[in-house]
Amino acid sequence: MKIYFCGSIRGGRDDVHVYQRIVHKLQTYGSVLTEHVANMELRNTGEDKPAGGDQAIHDRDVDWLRQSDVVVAEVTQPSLGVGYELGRVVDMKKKVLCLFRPSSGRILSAMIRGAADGEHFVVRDYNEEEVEKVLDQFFSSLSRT
Ligand SMILES: O=c1[nH]c(=O)n([C@H]2C[C@H](O)[C@@H](COP(=O)(O)O)O2)cc1CO
Repeated sequence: MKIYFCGSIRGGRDDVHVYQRIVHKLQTYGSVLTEHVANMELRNTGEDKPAGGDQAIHDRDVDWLRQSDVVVAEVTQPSLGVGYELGRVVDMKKKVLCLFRPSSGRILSAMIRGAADGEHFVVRDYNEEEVEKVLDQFFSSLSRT
């Protein structure tokens, strides 16, 4: 299974330790195309001068989104890039899980929470300690569909 993980980069790296935990768990289900998002060394400037610059990042990521079987996004730290990825993927009609931590004190954008449709697009409030359990529940629900 190919999994696309979305998490904030230029939007801020405060939650990178949570992304690490999520990607580590996701790797037990399949290959994570975007494991660099959870790299502790990746700072909020983004990937280090890839050939082709930002356009290459964008085109590669949209291509990976198309290839992916499922998308998991940590949406607590607001990120334009993550919002864009989610908007693109809604049109691809893939299964999406958005994870949000209310303990952050933030209120999730209506454009993400309001996109939940009970079928393709799932939004789940969670605490960091239960993240592995929440992912297990989501992936076992996938195998039943
Ligand atoms: O260097 C990058 N590499 C990359 O893959 N992305 C993608 C993956 C992330 O899920 C998302 C983060 O967007 P942003 O940088 O606007 O927070 O965009 C974003 C950047 C920098 O914007």
